[in-house]
Amino acid sequence: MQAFTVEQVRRLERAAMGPQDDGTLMQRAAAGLAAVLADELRTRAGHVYGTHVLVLVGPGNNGGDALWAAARLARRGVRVDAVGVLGTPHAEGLAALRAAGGRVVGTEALAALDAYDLAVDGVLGIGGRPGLPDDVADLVGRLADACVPVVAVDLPSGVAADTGAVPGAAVSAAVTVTFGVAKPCHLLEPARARTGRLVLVDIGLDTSAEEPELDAWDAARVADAWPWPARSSDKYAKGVVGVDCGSETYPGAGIMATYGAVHGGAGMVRFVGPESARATITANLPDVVFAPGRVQAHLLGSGWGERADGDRAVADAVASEVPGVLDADGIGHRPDRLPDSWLLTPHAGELARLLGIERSEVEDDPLAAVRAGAGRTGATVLLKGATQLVARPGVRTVEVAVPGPSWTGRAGSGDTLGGLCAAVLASGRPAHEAAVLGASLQAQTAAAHPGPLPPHVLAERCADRLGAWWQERHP
Ligand SMILES: NC(=O)C1=CN([C@@H]2O[C@H](COP(=O)(O)OP(=O)(O)OC[C@H]3O[C@@H](n4cnc5c(N)ncnc54)[C@H](O)[C@@H]3O)[C@@H](O)[C@H]2O)[C@@H](O)CC1
Ligand SMILES: Nc1ncnc2c1ncn2[C@@H]1O[C@H](COP(=O)(O)OP(=O)(O)O)[C@@H](O)[C@H]1O
Ligand SMILES: [K+]
Repeated sequence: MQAFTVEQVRRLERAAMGPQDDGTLMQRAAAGLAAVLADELRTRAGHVYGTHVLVLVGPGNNGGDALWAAARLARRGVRVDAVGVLGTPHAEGLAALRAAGGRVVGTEALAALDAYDLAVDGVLGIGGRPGLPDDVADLVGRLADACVPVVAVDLPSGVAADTGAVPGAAVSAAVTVTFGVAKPCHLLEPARARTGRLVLVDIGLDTSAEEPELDAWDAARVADAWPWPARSSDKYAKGVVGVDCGSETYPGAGIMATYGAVHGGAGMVRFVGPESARATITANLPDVVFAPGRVQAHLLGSGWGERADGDRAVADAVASEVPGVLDADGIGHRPDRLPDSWLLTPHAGELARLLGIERSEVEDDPLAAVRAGAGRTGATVLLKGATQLVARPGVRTVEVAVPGPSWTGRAGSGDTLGGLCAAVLASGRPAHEAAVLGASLQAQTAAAHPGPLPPHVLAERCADRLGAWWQERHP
């Protein structure tokens, strides 16, 4: 799924509308929205006729969509109450709802909120500034307390459409019905969690001339794109990963990075990290070799801590003209510029350090931060976290890995993720694909095996997951 910014959506809508807005797009949006609302009522209440719906109507076209859709429901026998908030509602939409038998009421005249089967959030759309005034936030909070499910029109009001930030009060929707194309807030946390199920209504926008802001992968695409070995491929065709991770202080990082590379399908893993990790690796992964030799992708940096020769270790690996993954403490030892065949895998704190900004700035606008990371270093950058973003230097579109459960966020998960990415990189895939595939595999595996699994066990499950996909593809 691709997402486009507000500026892009406005351009797309203008192109679809022509010189004069004759309301066609709004009618398409309202028709699609009404169909979803009717489906929701049927699923939740068992029927459409006679149900009771509350519509929150803001001052813009988002409220207009909600009013026109509500008028369609009213004509089907739904009892509709509409409350205007933040200003004067869309005049034609209001007239249409009244003509269809809907009521327009003040907040003081509302029925007990738990009498409503559904609420429609038509407060703010792509014209909204993040946050909600107190009175609207209060009404939204009371609807949540009364367990009334909310269907958001275009986006949950209060979230920042382009960044996914939620700096103040915002709606939490069970379903969001969006028009034409998805917006970044539908794909980026924390707004994504407030979007609920996303339904895309086609209103006839032609996106072919716009480069998407985001390109989000799904499970089927990950399985299709995985570097499956050919019948004839030997260990070198699958690829050799050289792991220089861990330290005397953090031997576990070297072990977990190695687990990731092995279970991500590397043809061979050479471990050149600290002595203290080797006995455990041999005991658990006897296929790992310790002799230096040919490597097709490097993996460096996880668990290094303070490393006196870190600059030299990274410089030597880069000079070998083999691609690599540079993680955690290793990122601080990077040269000024890296080739885009190298993948940096920072979390928000590490990316903030790289950019010389506060962690909160990365968290407030992760999209801008991950792009800046790629621009600054020349490398491909995977920003880890609840949403995993991949940016390439000189490429506008940021890729989004398949998201997973938050169980994954624990010490060591990043080390195994580095190993998974390095395994894909060693097979000859470009760094951005290695990042998306590794991160998506880890997330999807965690989703299929919920629970607080230690990262090395989750790595083993990743191999099972690849096996299951393989069997589906070779029945
Ligand atoms: N432009 C088009 O062709 C289409 C637009 N559509 C709908 O129109 C929406 C965009 O409509 P608008 O551009 O009118 O924008 P909105 O409906 O999002 O709201 C804009 C209005 O809200 C006010 N406002 C914004 N943030 C506020 C805040 N935090 N507190 C108080 N007031 C605030 C603004 O001053 C402005 O009056 C889309 O999200 C979509 O729902 C759809 O009908 C499809 C077609
Ligand atoms: N809320 C979350 N939901 C899903 N995955 C998460 C979440 N938080 C972190 N992760 C994932 O967990 C891993 C943590 O990596 P990192 O922070 O580098 O940990 P460490 O350095 O201790 O291994 C990354 O793969 C990250 O994307
Ligand atoms: K809305």
